[in-house]
Amino acid sequence: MAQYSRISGSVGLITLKNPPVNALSAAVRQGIVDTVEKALCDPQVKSVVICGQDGVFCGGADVKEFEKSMSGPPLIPMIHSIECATKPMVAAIEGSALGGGLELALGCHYRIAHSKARLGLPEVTLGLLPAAGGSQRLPRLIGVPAALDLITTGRHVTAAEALQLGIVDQVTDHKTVDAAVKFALSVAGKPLDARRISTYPCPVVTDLDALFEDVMQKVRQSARGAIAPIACVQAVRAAATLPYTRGMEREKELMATLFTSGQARALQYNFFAQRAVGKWRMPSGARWDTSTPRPVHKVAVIGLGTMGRGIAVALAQAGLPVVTVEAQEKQLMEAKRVMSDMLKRGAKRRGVAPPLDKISYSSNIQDLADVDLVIEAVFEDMDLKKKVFLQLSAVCKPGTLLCTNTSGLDVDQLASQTRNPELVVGMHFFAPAHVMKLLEVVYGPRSSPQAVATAMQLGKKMGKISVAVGNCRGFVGNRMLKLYTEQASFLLEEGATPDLVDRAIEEFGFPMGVFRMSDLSGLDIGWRVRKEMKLAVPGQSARIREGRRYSPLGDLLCEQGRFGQKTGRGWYRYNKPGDRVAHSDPWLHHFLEEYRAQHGLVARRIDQQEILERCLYPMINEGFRILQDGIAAGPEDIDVIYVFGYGWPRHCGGPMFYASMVGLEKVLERLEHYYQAHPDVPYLQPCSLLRRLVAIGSPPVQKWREVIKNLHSQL
Ligand SMILES: CC/C=C\CC(=O)SCCNC(=O)CCNC(=O)[C@H](O)C(C)(C)COP(=O)(O)OP(=O)(O)OC[C@H]1O[C@@H](n2cnc3c(N)ncnc32)[C@H](O)[C@@H]1OP(=O)(O)O
Repeated sequence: MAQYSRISGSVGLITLKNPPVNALSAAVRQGIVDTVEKALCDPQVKSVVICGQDGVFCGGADVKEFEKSMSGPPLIPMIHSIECATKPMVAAIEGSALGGGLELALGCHYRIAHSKARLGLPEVTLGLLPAAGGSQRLPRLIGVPAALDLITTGRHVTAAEALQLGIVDQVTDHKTVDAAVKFALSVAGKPLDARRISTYPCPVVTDLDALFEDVMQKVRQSARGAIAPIACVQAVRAAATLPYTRGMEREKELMATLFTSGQARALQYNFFAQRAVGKWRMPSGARWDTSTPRPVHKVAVIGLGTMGRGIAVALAQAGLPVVTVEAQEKQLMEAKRVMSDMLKRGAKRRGVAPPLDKISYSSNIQDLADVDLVIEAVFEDMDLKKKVFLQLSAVCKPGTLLCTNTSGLDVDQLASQTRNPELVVGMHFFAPAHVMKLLEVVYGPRSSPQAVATAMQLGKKMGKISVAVGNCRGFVGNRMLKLYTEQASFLLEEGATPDLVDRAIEEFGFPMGVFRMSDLSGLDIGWRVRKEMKLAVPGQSARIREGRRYSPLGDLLCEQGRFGQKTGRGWYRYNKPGDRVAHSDPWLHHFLEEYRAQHGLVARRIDQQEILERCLYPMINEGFRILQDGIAAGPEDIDVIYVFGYGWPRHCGGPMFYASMVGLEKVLERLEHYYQAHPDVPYLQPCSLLRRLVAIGSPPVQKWREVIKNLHSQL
């Protein structure tokens, strides 16, 4: 809806009303058409201000409407009629002007923004392009290079940057609507021809071909198979080379292809999935909206290795006072130096002062007596962590929340060391912790809803996308990842090479293949865990362990000191230890040949399709088991974890969405096929939830929660 009123005698005020973000639903578009007509017909009105209610201008097109058939007035003619209006139209931008919201503002003759407003054309992140004239007007207004940057990345700019770029005409710290009305009064009656952006010639670019070739190359590289960024470049090229009306035709043509694409569906699903995970629920019935977080004024991090440092920096950057504790004096001093540098670099990037004074450093655990929440980030060793939890339980004031940063250890075992197990949760950060967006908040059987709510809220404050998950080995992310890496090793045994497997994975859209990733994180980490579990036994190369297929390849490499990048050798060869450029290693190929010969394995040709199915489908199958076990509340949780923590290509939605796109029947059939071929790999056996979904006709991913709920209620 849009509301119309007249203020200051001669200014028509149009207010968009569609909480929470005033998205341009059919009703809002109709409201705009009607109120603009009213304002233009009102002889008392000399100029018009368009604003949004409740401090938000407009969050763009209503994404929920994209799945339905189009109704209501279309955006393009609506914006065109605003631009053609004979009275000055002024956009009063507070909060956000995004996508169609900014396109609406670009149709206005003037734009006044509040200093805290954010503007952008984020359509590319939804698999689309700014197709309500944005791709044609923005380059005409701010030039081709700046428009390319904004449109291909979808990044939001601050009001200050928008002013500098020329997107807005004025920035105010005061009431935006008042400033816009004052401005509207000052421009009433002035000629408007020079204010209609669609009539501007596109600013000339010297060597246009070179610019577009360069941008296209960069976009192709970073897009990793996503089609929208490429269409965005093509649309801006049309703005730079064609008259406005022909450019609009090209924009429409490109949008038509994107709009119905699977990638757009995946990205839009992911947009809503990110929001859905904030509405967490536990199997006990506890939920985000019925659980009140405890206040957290002061936080502690114990253990200043790589993870602890990143966590403490992220906390300080979120404005929280942090006490850090590291028992080893030398490590403490080194951490202080490194963390100060991290804070300075981050502050420089963000143009703020480094929050150095937020962090205090200590080697004495007694200094944690008055904190509200502790994040333990010591070495990933259960006995050590248990000892720390025992100490924390004695030192911290009653009611302190005790969190463990672990990538998969049993949170409940740690809780059992404390007086208040209900105040213990896992907070699984991803390295580097001050950069990576994902946080798994792990609740054990005794964690209270309040503890979960507090950790989720803290994650949000730190700018993380937090997902609440149940307690099991590896939680969600690493539990699934284990099967992916194991299958990749099996493929090597059967005839593949690390290069072949990684190429297939990277072409699928992961930033890094499984073996390159393993070299980066260090092969020794998994080796230590397997040794602890008595799975890896030095000198042994048996391929069946604990009654199932096992690949000792990783262990054998570790026995040779090949830990990956840090030792200059791993699945690949590096020019020197610490180098990042992976080279195919003839030694490794020879080693694989010898290994196969020793075990009587005959190498066969393995194609890309099989690599993807073998690596991804077992993960997906485990995802179904995770849903069935109630470890994740819905497929959205798994997909968000994989997109933000493991590099799953966002334009493929996440593993569970991908499965629904491929077709559950096909996933089931391939798993059955691979299980038959490898009966010694029990996890290839299709999960009963997958079978159930196929049996009821493979409902869309948005309906799976209902099926799972019914399944649980039957148990
Ligand atoms: C011809 C095509 C023309 C134009 C194409 C487009 O315009 S595509 C849409 C482009 N716009 C965007 O991508 C903006 C998306 N929204 C956001 O980035 C944020 O929501 C925003 C506006 C910055 C506000 O952030 P905040 O953190 O305050 O709120 P939150 O993200 O949690 O959103 C609140 C609820 O609003 C829903 N929502 C947000 N934007 C839209 C939208 N464009 N369409 C529909 N719904 C939207 C969001 O899902 C939340 O819903 P809830 O049920 O409360 O979870």
